[in-house]
Amino acid sequence: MKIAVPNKGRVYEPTIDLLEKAGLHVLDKGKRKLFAETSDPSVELLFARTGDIPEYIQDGAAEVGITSLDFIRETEVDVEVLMDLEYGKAEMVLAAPEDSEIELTDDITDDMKIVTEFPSVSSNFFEKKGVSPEIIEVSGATEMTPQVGIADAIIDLTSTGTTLRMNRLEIIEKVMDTSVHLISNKDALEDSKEKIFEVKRALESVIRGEKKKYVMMNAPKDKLDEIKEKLPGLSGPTIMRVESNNGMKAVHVVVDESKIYKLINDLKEIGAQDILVTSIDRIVP
Ligand SMILES: Nc1ncnc2c1ncn2[C@@H]1O[C@H](COP(=O)(O)OP(=O)(O)OP(=O)(O)O)[C@@H](O)[C@H]1O
Ligand SMILES: O=P(O)(O)OC[C@H]1O[C@H](OP(=O)(O)OP(=O)(O)O)[C@H](O)[C@@H]1O
Ligand SMILES: [Mg+2]
Repeated sequence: MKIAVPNKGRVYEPTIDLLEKAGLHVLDKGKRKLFAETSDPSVELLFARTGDIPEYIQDGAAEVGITSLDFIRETEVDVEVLMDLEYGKAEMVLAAPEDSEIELTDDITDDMKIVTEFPSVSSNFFEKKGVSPEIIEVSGATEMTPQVGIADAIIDLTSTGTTLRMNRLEIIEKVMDTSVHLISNKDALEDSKEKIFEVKRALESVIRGEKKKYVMMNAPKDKLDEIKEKLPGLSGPTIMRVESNNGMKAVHVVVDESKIYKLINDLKEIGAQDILVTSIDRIVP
């Protein structure tokens, strides 16, 4: 089975990271290679431009692909979107010069020019708004086009907002949220269902693991109930004997990474000792 993955750009490294963590080690990942083997002899990687991957999957060049939702929507492909991989997060926005008359999407008129790398998503956006400005496609540096007078507004991706600010542009409206997704060819989903779901399960387990921490501590026996009340746990805490200290129990639990900060303080206050927090590579329920 082939998985199409980005060959460069900002989602290349996190994608390779994810595959590695999922146990699909990439063998001989020399630059500028089209294919790479993985530690699973039945899985091969096909490196392609992030924006080309949706079409590769639709046409069956690879059974499974990892690419961003913006390109999946832009190419309007007929593929199965299997899961949100939750990285490469950004917003696609309509933005206009800070000093322009455009304050709302309603201020956009048919005689205006919109520059974007996403003409199809942009047309659909304006169609829903009942307006049809001229859409001009570029392949990068969208944010500078209003300054050179070829755009009244732009539709582009942003995450930190730095590029928009640097070019004195303000967000008028969000067009869509985007992040990297796992997609598959529709026929392949029937023919190689098992294998595709095996890959999906592996990736899912990494994403699940990233949201959790494994916490270990020693707890005085008489504080156990109080401590247990603080611990949600994946399936309740595991309590073990501490050989060297009869008055203590070892408590192990999996908790939400977002709750760690407060939890550690609470546990300490109740009397837990020797608290260890470690990350989790994968969770397979
Ligand atoms: N500012 C951003 N923050 C987060 N994710 C982003 C941002 N800009 C783009 N992305 C995501 O990364 C994807 C690919 O972007 P990127 O520009 O790095 O790759 P590329 O376009 O394939 O490479 P290149 O920059 O060489 O054209 C986009 O489709 C988008 O989903
Ligand atoms: O909100 P910000 O954090 O400033 O990010 C926004 C910028 O990031 C992307 O470009 P990228 O860095 O991928 O460069 P590229 O245009 O060369 O692809 C996007 O096209 C914006 O220009
Ligand atoms: Mg780019």
